[in-house]
Amino acid sequence: MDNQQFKFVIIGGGIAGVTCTETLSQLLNDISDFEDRESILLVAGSALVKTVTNFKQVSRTLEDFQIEEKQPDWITQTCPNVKVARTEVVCLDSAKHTIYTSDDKCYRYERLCIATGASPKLIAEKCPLVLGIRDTESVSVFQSRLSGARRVMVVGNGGIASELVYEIEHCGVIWAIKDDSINHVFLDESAAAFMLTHVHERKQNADSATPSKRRTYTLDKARQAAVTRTSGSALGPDWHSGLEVTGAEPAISRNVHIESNCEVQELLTPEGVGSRNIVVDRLQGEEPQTQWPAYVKLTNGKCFGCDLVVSATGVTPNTAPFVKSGPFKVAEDGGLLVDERMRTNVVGVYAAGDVCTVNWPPVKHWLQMRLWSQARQMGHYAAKCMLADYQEEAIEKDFSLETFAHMTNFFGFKVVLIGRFNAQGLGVEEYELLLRITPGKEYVKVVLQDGKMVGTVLIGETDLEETFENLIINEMDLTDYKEDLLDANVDIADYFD
Ligand SMILES: Cc1cc2nc3c(=O)[nH]c(=O)nc-3n(C[C@H](O)[C@H](O)[C@H](O)COP(=O)(O)OP(=O)(O)OC[C@H]3O[C@@H](n4cnc5c(N)ncnc54)[C@H](O)[C@@H]3O)c2cc1C
Ligand SMILES: NC(=O)C1=CN([C@@H]2O[C@H](COP(=O)(O)OP(=O)(O)OC[C@H]3O[C@@H](n4cnc5c(N)ncnc54)[C@H](OP(=O)(O)O)[C@@H]3O)[C@@H](O)[C@H]2O)C=CC1
Repeated sequence: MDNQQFKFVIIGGGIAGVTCTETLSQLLNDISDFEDRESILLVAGSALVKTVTNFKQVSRTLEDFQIEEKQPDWITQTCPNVKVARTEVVCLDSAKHTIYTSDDKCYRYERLCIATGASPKLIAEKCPLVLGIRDTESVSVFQSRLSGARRVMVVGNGGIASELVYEIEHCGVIWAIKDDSINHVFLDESAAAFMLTHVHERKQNADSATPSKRRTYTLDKARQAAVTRTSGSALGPDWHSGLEVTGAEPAISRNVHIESNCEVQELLTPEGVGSRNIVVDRLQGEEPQTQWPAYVKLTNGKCFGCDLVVSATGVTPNTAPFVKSGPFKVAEDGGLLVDERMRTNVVGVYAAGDVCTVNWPPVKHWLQMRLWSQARQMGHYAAKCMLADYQEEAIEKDFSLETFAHMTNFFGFKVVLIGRFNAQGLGVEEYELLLRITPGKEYVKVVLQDGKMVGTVLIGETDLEETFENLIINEMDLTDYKEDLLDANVDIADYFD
């Protein structure tokens, strides 16, 4: 068995792993007396790797970039001090500082960064009618199954479910959510109420929409068929743009039915429904005798038929090869716990992106969410930490990890979330909310704690993100300005200039 040695090994060809690799490569190049520059190995289990292009800092914390998928060897061209192993890590011997791969090779490392991402956490594993969405392959399967479907059940109330429900056309959609209101992961009840009518509206034509500042995702369709052993890297922003997300009912433009406060109790076959005399609920206009390949019994007592179920119910970090062979501390959500220098509890092993869970003292304006931007920021910071530890130097935490900032799009609206946008971690007595809502146009929410802004939700073209971001970061006392803060007649940017 080969036993090559590298100073730095990074596992994972997603945005966290690739950013970590590129940053390390750059940092080593910048050190004129570094004796062994050719000492970075990227182990990429997927056929394609992700890279960030056209990166722009929109404001102090909001970023704008595009994502491209490339062949792993591309990185050796742009970063000549990097070697790439296109294989999957199956085991780690932390005592020997060695990883073992599926092609019977092993590699020794001095510092290792695990950036293996996460996989969909499905409501039912191994059920062919239940699909998850993560990578290009899973999207292809979903598209082809949807093309023959009359009705799909979408389960989950976060990012993927919200995007899918808005995108699916020519197919009935039943959206089963655990909560009172839609998109609970990102929006509170008032913001969800603002969005609700737009769930049922016809999707805006992407071509006619205002050009958006948000980051975009470029999918090389010619490479979609690439075969991978491990699941590929997670899709990213605008993954659905340009993709056909249409079912088999041309007569239906949009038909979304929401079932709230429920979970899936049981998945049933037509035979199961018949033999147990289960009463099947019908949607308006549905023929009494309609037969479905699957039936879903919900905890609210209702039972609906559908052609397929999309389980958009969150992710589980990909830690299996490591936790089975090393004494890793793992968080409740399954992520590898990392300290403020992105170190796991195992000597010489770091983690970044979706695979890790931060174990930091609370940061006033920041919280972890498994997002593209945080995967990039953590990959970048992990590289700096690995090198700083190697050189026994101190390092400051990245500014980007001090203030949460997310720019996305839901139900046709630009959505900007900054700081503790939903007062996360604050007791009900501890904060005050200011709201300005113009139905169909904009929704502005400010979270104040002790007179200072600690978070904001901005929906629509509000143009307030930069000003509010500054007010959050600068921790300005706004007690005397509260009345004017959301007054549409006050030019707030000018006010605080
Ligand atoms: C459908 C969808 C839409 C999304 N939309 C958005 C959005 O709009 N905005 C946003 O901010 N975020 C979005 N996200 C989340 C975002 O894509 C992820 O948070 C981010 O991509 C995580 O990056 P990562 O590098 O940590 O993990 P991943 O992208 O999952 O990459 C992990 C890599 O590790 C490899 N790997 C795994 N195990 C091994 C192994 N044993 N050996 C070798 N390699 C291995 C995998 O093949 C993969 O290439 C979306 C996610 C999905 C699924
Ligand atoms: N525009 C964006 O920013 C997007 C971001 N993403 C990211 O991609 C990742 C995957 O997305 P997604 O799968 O939507 O994950 P999310 O974490 O966004 O949402 C998962 C949702 O499923 C719910 N849920 C969990 N288990 C069950 C269950 N057994 N039955 C019913 N509901 C359940 C969760 O509720 P609870 O929270 O109560 O557990 C939550 O509402 C996330 O990290 C997400 O942030 C994805 C798409 C778009």
